[in-house]
Amino acid sequence: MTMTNLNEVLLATDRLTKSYAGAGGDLPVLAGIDLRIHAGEIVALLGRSGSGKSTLLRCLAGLIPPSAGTVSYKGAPLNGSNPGTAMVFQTFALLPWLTVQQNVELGLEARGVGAPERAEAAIKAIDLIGLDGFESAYPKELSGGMRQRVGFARALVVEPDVLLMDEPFSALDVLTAENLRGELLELWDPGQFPTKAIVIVTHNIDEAVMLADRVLVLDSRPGIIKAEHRIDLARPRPRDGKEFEDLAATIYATMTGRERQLTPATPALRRTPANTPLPPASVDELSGLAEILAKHTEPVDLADLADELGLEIDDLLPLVDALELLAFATVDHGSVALTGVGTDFAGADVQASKEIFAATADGIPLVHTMLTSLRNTDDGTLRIGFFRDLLAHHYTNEQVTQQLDIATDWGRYAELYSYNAINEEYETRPRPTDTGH
Ligand SMILES: Nc1ncnc2c1ncn2[C@@H]1O[C@H](COP(=O)(O)OP(=O)(O)OP(=O)(O)O)[C@@H](O)[C@H]1O
Repeated sequence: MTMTNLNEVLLATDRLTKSYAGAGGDLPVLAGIDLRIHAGEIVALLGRSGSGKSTLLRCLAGLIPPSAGTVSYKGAPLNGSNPGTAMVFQTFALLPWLTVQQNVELGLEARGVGAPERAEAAIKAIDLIGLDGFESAYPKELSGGMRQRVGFARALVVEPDVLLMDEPFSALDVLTAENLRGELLELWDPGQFPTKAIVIVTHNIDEAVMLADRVLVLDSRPGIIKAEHRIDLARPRPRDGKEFEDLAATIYATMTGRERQLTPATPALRRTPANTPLPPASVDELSGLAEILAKHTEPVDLADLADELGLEIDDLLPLVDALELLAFATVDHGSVALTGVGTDFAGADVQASKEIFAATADGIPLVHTMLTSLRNTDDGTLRIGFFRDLLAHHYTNEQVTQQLDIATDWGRYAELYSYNAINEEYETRPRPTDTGH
């Protein structure tokens, strides 16, 4: 970080709302976010998949406009892209036909900087980030770690006040990611970074605790900042230190808190397809997780389970949510255990497990709605558009597609209904009672 006034507010959002179009109207992904990014801090944005982290980052960068509210840079509301930020992307986003140096110079070219100054600044950024010697290489000649270094250099060369990073380490192998994180801090801590603040989107809790001064946990439906955790640990922060582990566990608990989602606070809040989205989990994944849980005699700590499976928390939580929704598992104080029916499901052969799954259909709001709608038609068929319209009031188009994909997978598996992709039609089998004599 350069010499800087540590309390200066660089970025601010006021009641920032961002909606995406659904067929039934606009649906807010961010619902009134108030945020301040100060000089001198690293802020991590954490949250489950789909909670709006990338959307918030893009709003801060001015890449997408707010639907309501404002984003400001140094007190001035944005009108287009944010001149005080530069972005590092998960997938590097390099132009393959340009050399390392040409890629790094791109940002300056866009800002109208002349060729000699561009070259000088690019070489400085390339040196800073450990890429010297690679100036004339093409991206395809580089390892993932070196490519992401180019991504860093390209963002840093414009000396943005705030560096915005969207999961910059998640496409890298574990060791490369660890190395790059360490290098980033080695430059940041002594103030060698040509930027005053960093905002990083991540789904990795350890990464957030390792890097950030503040961790903001986002929630969806509505899209709000659900919690803020300050990390006052001195750096470097050893992962096996007690304070590190305690903080990670606290943040973990915030992220896994599911009381609002799956256990309605009052019995009056009936689960509906609108208030209970199906978690993105395939039947194969669910069955696999149930089988693994069946091997444990005691409830399993979710963090340990993620480690055991080599999964990120973001990938594990939807599976656990799904088992809970199906009443195959319960989660208590961050530990998950199979229920009786979950144990039966895990141990059953294919046909029996399909029947167990089908028997839970009433508890799966969207599957239940689809099934009853189909059974209420004369011929047991309905076009997918009917269900799309039904969901469009509560979900964006993308979310509607995802919800129907999951419901199709689950319903097909349980043999409750079939889906014909050619004529885009669901068809249910006759009710068991209708087949009797
Ligand atoms: N251009 C778009 N049009 C419609 N819906 C969108 C669009 N971009 C994102 N969404 C929806 O907005 C929600 C938030 O997406 P976003 O990518 O911001 O979340 P995220 O927390 O970054 O998720 P992930 O960790 O999976 O990247 C998701 O449900 C997504 O489907």
